[in-house]
Amino acid sequence: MKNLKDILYKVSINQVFGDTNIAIKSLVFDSRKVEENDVFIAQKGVSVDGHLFIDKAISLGAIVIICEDFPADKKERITYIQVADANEALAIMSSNFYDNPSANIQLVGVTGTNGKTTVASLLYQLFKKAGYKVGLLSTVKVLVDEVEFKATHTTPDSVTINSYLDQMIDAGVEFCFMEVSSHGIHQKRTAGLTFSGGIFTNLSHDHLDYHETFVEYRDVKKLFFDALPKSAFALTNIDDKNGDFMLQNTKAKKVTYALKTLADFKSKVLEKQLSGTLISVDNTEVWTKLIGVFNIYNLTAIIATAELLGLEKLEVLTIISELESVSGRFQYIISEDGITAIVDYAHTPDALKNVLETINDIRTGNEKLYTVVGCGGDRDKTKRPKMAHIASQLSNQAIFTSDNPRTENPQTILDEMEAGVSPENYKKTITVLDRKQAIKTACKFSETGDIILIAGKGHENYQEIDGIRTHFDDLEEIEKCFNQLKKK
Ligand SMILES: CC(=O)N[C@H]1[C@@H](OP(=O)(O)OP(=O)(O)OC[C@H]2O[C@@H](n3ccc(=O)[nH]c3=O)[C@H](O)[C@@H]2O)O[C@H](CO)[C@@H](O)[C@@H]1O[C@H](C)C(=O)N[C@@H](C)C(=O)N[C@H](CCC(=O)O)C(=O)O
Ligand SMILES: Nc1ncnc2c1ncn2[C@@H]1O[C@H](COP(=O)(O)OP(=O)(O)OP(=O)(O)O)[C@@H](O)[C@H]1O
Ligand SMILES: N[C@H](CCC[C@H](N)C(=O)O)C(=O)O
Ligand SMILES: [Mg+2]
Repeated sequence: MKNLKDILYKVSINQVFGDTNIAIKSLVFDSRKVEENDVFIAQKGVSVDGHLFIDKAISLGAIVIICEDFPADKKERITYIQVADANEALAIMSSNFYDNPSANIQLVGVTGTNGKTTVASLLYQLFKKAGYKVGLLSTVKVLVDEVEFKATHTTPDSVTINSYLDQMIDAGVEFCFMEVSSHGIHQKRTAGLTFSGGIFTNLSHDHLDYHETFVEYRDVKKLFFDALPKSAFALTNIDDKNGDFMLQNTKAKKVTYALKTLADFKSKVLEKQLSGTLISVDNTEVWTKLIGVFNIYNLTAIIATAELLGLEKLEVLTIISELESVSGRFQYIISEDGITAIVDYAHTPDALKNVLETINDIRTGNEKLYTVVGCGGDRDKTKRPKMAHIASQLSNQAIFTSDNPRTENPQTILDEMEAGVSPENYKKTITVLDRKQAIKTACKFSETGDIILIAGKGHENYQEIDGIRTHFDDLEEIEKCFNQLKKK
């Protein structure tokens, strides 16, 4: 049990009704999960207003209500606290509840449209190899040093974040790398955390369903850097159009990285192959297993971060060559007949373009490139025609298919994708609604030397149709197809 008064430290409170010097059990923002002696925080959500569940929470045992608007009828023996922003209050209370774990760990946040998981996961790998205990909060998984937990979000809610950080402190973790999504920033999931550093990867089109305009999306990302303390570093990709903008109002130490522009940390691509890339960092040649210029941006961010956190340059450059690509990010297998299949999580126009350009760069002869791709349902619809155009323009054959239609009609999503295909590319596209069949089709079309890109799902091991998730794994599916080819 904790004392409510201690947990309210630094929360911006408008009005209090009732006693604050009381013992409470835990912080809960979902009325369905409330138990005896809990604090219920009413959040104004995207689909429903948490204030509607205040009485339900009390009936289940909540003794404190944190809300933005007081209910008309207040119950006796219940403490009601009116705050300016319930999301922010929840985040600050979560930090207090767990004794501010972020202040006792070197916490680095990674934000940007693409590359967050890659950068955070590679930093985890690098610091592990350097001998430290490390934490990771990512889209793919959560790691408390070597103990793995399932990830539910890219950036979890503030109670979950602080609870993991608390476990990391108990496990002796010194560095934690976390992804900071735009939803996370907007919903104040990371408010009140003490960051040692922030990294900006890049900004391009995504989530224009949630954020109304690109400018709003960009400004939300910037808020993360605005909030960094003076003691932190703010590392930005200065080659990106918005790299400079992100750091405009930060109090943190500004540091830049780039491949093209003059920057504090700079790398150069020397040689590209399917097995890896040769780069030059400060006149030292380094071989990396990672593929694609975009990944060299990620690596440069990692090298800079490691140095900013005190690691020796030589040690960092040695470890770089040992880093493995992250699951579902440019993961490839080659069939016995010499067909290459690449599974990649490219689910934005920019990521898809980068991956296809990378493949086209590495291609040597007349081999054909088949791209299997879909777009998520109940997500940014304006990505659909753009991604279809890119896939058809940059491949020999694009096979449009389903990628988590969620509650939408899968055919409607495909129609919206097809609308983006230019007439000269019509002949290069087909649609196969069922993803399994689409992968099979790509496999049937392919001959020795050809390349199949399966984009959009990466590490995901499910397909969500009509709101129901069933097991589905792109890598497993293509392996099955390759095995069948073997039998023939
Ligand atoms: C769109 C979005 O971000 N939604 C998040 C949001 O839910 P919401 O606002 O829809 O919640 P709501 O259903 O309106 O409910 C409002 C409040 O009432 C409460 N409630 C609701 C019902 C009830 O019976 N009792 C009750 O108390 C809810 O707990 C909530 O506090 O707040 C919830 C609690 O924190 C999140 O779990 C939920 O994430 C949903 C599941 C989600 O899919 N989010 C995705 C879009 C997301 O956040 N993605 C980003 C990554 C994006 C990227 O790729 O960059 C991420 O960080 O994961
Ligand atoms: N620096 C980068 N610039 C552009 N594209 C990238 C970059 N890094 C990775 N990608 C592409 O974006 C895809 C997703 O990468 P990653 O999972 O690292 O991004 P993310 O920002 O974590 O995505 P999410 O928003 O879903 O969490 C990769 O599979 C690759 O195609
Ligand atoms: N973090 C992204 C993941 C998209 C992955 C794609 N497979 C889809 O389901 O749309 C989102 O929630 O928008
Ligand atoms: Mg991610």
